[in-house]
Amino acid sequence: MFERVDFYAGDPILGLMVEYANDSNPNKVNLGVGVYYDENNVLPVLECVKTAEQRIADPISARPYLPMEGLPGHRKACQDLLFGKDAQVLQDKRVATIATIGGSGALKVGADFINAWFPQAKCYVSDPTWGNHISIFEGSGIEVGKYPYYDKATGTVKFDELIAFFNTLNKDDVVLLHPCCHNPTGVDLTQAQWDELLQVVQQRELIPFMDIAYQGFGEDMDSDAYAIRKAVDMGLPLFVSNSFSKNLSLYGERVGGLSVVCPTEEEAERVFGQLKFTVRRIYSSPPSHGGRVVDIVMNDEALHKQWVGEVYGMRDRIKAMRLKLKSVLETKVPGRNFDYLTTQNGMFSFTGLTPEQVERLKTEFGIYMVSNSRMCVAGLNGNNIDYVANAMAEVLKD
Ligand SMILES: Cc1[nH+]cc(COP(=O)(O)O)c(/C=N/[C@@H](CC(=O)O)C(=O)O)c1O
Repeated sequence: MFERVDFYAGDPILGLMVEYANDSNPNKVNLGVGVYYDENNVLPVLECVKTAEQRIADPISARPYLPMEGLPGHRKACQDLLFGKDAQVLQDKRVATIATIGGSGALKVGADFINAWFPQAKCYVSDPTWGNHISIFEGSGIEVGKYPYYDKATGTVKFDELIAFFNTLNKDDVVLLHPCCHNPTGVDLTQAQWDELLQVVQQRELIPFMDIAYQGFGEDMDSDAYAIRKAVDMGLPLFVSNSFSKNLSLYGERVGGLSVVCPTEEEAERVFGQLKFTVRRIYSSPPSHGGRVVDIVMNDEALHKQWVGEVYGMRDRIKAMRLKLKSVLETKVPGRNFDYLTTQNGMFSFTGLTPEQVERLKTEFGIYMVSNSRMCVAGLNGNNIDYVANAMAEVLKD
């Protein structure tokens, strides 16, 4: 009966977590999955989250179904973070926002909505991009193409090629964009490049879909949302998927959001209703616990302030690891340019190691990176950084 079903080859990122967990090497280092570990290699529970959890636990309360769109406070948290508190677009009620099962759930609901209401649309993702972007949109029945993005030779964006490619696209084609902290390259557009790119998006009447999963890990909460707010200022229709997995360290609680910026309040009402219907027919409603944590942390002024400080602490530790690794590698591998480690932004660094070198790091040293050479810098700390640098220097001799 099910012999027709293919065996699942596994996920290039999540599969690494299993391999790492089963690796008995006492020196193993996890630089694979995009998860933030602190200086003691521990996945942190943020202080602001601990306070929220205490409020949820005492007194313990019932767990009714949430509305399809999630808690109002969770949705407000997404809107304030993405568009800015009291932003005019929010006052005009032109943004339809739902709470979702992580950023992944937001992408899925958005893709199903687009396939339902823009059935001719193709979706174009950066080359390279987070692999699940392609799987999610193809899973929704949308044809996925790639736009030129990362220039391996220079470690920068192929911006002229990117602009030229966007000028060949058709009305209502979707372009999936990373507003900051590009996954997997860490290479971001400048604000001037965003201005130019969004002009082309407007001229070609494309649908920008911005996936922001690392807000606060780049520069700061507002700068990291520059592309989002610029698109709003230009009056563009806009999809935004956001994730609280990383910046609230709530990976397993599956908390995120999907926002759709519409030209009018009436159109936002229409979209909001269809987003709810799309949720209903995929998973009915989002989980309550994570939504309550988001609501409490983001809407309590003191906790929100504490949260921002904790995110910037994670950001700054990652930046410190970038600087340290760069300086150590420069001494161990003279003549090779490691500037990418400090010009790239956010949690990931695209090291440029060959698949064979990445494999050697894993098999000989127990160091796990994604096969495309993406390294999660947040897995580095003072105890393992010299070991990682020595191992990288060793495999780079090939
Ligand atoms: C760009 C991007 N968007 C969305 C997500 C999904 O986030 P969530 O809210 O947990 O559903 C991730 C997760 N990325 C890391 C983990 C993964 O692959 O699922 C990663 O790239 O390692 C992203 O890197």
